[in-house]
Amino acid sequence: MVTVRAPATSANLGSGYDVFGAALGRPADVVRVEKADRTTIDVTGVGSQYIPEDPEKNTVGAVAEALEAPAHIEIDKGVRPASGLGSSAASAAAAAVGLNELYGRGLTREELVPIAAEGEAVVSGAAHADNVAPSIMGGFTIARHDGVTSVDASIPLVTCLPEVVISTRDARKVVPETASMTDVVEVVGNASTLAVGMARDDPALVGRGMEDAIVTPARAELITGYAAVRTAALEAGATGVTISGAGPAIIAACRESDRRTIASAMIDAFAEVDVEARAYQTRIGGGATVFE
Ligand SMILES: Nc1ncnc2c1ncn2[C@@H]1O[C@H](COP(=O)(O)OP(=O)(O)OP(=O)(O)O)[C@@H](O)[C@H]1O
Ligand SMILES: N[C@@H](CCO)C(=O)O
Repeated sequence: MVTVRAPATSANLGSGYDVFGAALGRPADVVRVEKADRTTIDVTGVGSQYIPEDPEKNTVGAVAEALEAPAHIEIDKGVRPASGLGSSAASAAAAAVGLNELYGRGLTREELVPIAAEGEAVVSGAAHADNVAPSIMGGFTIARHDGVTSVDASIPLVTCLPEVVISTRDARKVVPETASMTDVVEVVGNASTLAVGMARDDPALVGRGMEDAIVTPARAELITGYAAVRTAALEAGATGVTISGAGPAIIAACRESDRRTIASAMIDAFAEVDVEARAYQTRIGGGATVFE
């Protein structure tokens, strides 16, 4: 048996739709894999009642299939599903790392990324790798069709998760099909600023680079209170605020000393619009960890 802890992640970071991702210090999924003749799945933990145990419908089933590694897979969910915190990806990432170890497949962490992304295709219809890449490799990641570049940043963060559910599949339906050249030029500038900020571990640059005028405004409409929560976080000292993944979680980059104030401000702003929320005070952290 192999046990793997794989962290929650935040994809997009505003300007890097389907490309940027960051591993979060917390929360995380824990997945145990044991060799078997056919794949079976047990799910416990946060939101487990909403997660299918059918291998055709669970992200880990697609991973076991892609690695030709049938197993009994136990998933202990720490990351709530449909959160914007890479819940489906955390399980897929843990399964990819665990099954690679269990069956001695010898694949590198980077080679496991497209395999874990097959799990994402099961739930959202697209094998986007921007959550599984940081969950497997840790740090800040840039996932392209031809591979992943990663940086060991440790930017302090607050993620605020409201008690509402948005599925990635639905949130992808509102993404505009086209963008103006003005918006594209701006997003290139923002994304480049964010990437340099990660390389320098500079929360001010990362926050500035989170701005996005293409995908985020369309998705913000789906999150009750988004504008007020964003303003509250910025006033409390956040260097940048945007939607985490497909939402509804909202992520703020900041200095460590401001995390507590920002977390309270975000929870209070959601409460003003009658939405309960919880906040994680965290930072960019490491990738999946194996326990024998
Ligand atoms: N192992 C799994 N863990 C979590 N959700 C799963 C899993 N397998 C299948 N699902 C399904 O995937 C959906 C949640 O995935 P979705 O991509 O919508 O949310 P998320 O991973 O939290 O968000 P995001 O990718 O925006 O960060 C739910 O419908 C859930 O039932
Ligand atoms: N890049 C993906 C991440 C969410 O799974 C999206 O925004 O749809």
